[in-house]
Amino acid sequence: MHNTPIAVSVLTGFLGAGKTTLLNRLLKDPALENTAVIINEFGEVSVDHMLVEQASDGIIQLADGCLCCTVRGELVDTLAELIEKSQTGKIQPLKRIVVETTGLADPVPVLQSIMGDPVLARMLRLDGVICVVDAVNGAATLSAHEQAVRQAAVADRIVISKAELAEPHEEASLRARLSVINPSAEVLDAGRGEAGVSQLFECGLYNPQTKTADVRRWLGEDQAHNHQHHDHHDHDCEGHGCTHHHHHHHDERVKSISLVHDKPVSYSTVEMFLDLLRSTQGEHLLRMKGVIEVVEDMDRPLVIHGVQKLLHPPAWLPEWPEGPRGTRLVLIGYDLSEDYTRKLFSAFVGEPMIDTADGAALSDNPLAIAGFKA
Ligand SMILES: Nc1nc2c(ncn2[C@@H]2O[C@H](COP(=O)(O)OP(=O)(O)OP(=O)(O)O)[C@@H](O)[C@H]2O)c(=O)[nH]1
Repeated sequence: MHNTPIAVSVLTGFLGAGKTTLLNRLLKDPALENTAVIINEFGEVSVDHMLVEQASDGIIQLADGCLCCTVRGELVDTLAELIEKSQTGKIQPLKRIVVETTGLADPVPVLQSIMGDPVLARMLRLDGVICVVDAVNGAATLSAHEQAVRQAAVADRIVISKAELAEPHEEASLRARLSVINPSAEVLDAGRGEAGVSQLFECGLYNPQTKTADVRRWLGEDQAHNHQHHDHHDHDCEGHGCTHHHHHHHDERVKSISLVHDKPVSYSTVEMFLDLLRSTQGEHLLRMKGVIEVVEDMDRPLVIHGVQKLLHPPAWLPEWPEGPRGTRLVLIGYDLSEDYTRKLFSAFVGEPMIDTADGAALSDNPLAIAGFKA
């Protein structure tokens, strides 16, 4: 039996941001048939209004034909149960699962559940993370809650809700702030009809419909390029009572680092670099994605996708897409040491910076890195 992996989208966003409203609208699109929704409820959050009645197996058929269930134990168990039922014909065959996290949740453990389980990793492919940010309360929420910043930081797409209720300058300054927290995410306005199925889904690397991979889009390189001249505190809020003395403590702890090297590297170099990076900075790595040109197989890119210390089993794309080759990694971190990470990368790819040991010395003794602060 050929099992095409089921696409998984994670829908996150703070309490009341508008996740369920967005999802209800999306589920009306026929393109989302054969989708199951998992609502990741925790005790303190009221049961979602979608769950009007409780079925014995916890799976509810919604009016539009989609399935809905809540996480009763571990998310991994709920995912495994859904896959099993889909494969054995107990429920309709699933093409997609949307996991709606609770507003208070850190999305990183949710991503770990999807990517980290060796069996699930073969059955599922993480399509993308969608984060809803409320235009009215978003800025205050980002300032008050670390989880809200982490939710925006790991997203592939950010959806602004309630923009029609916000002053235009509020939305503009929120957008400027989001582009610093997450320079590579595409930001879409739900009210302007920008947040439809085609914009929010299939943001993964490989699109099974077109059978092509779009590395630039996956890595958000166009977005990041557009934002690179933004200065952290210099967003346009003059004349609106903004003092420029923002206390964006949580924002400042998020960092998106892009590592580029234009020559192929050996597989063992890649392994050692990733091992060291994960063992020293793993706690601080929210998400890592990228492609690598490996000396041993230069016809295909090696795909790297990870969350914290966890790396999705390395995968190869069938061939290089158009455009530049080499290594392109995007790391999103929380309290990640940029200096250390860049030095480690330079040492391994053979471009040691001044006062930095080379890769061989580092693999013997990682503490040999100048300025080591892990
Ligand atoms: N005006 C306006 N209201 C919205 C919009 N999106 C959501 N809302 C309202 O905001 C409230 C919260 O929306 P939900 O979709 O329940 O938010 P949620 O993120 O699922 O909330 P939790 O599950 O509690 O975390 C509801 O009253 C919605 O009707 C929007 O774009 N514009």
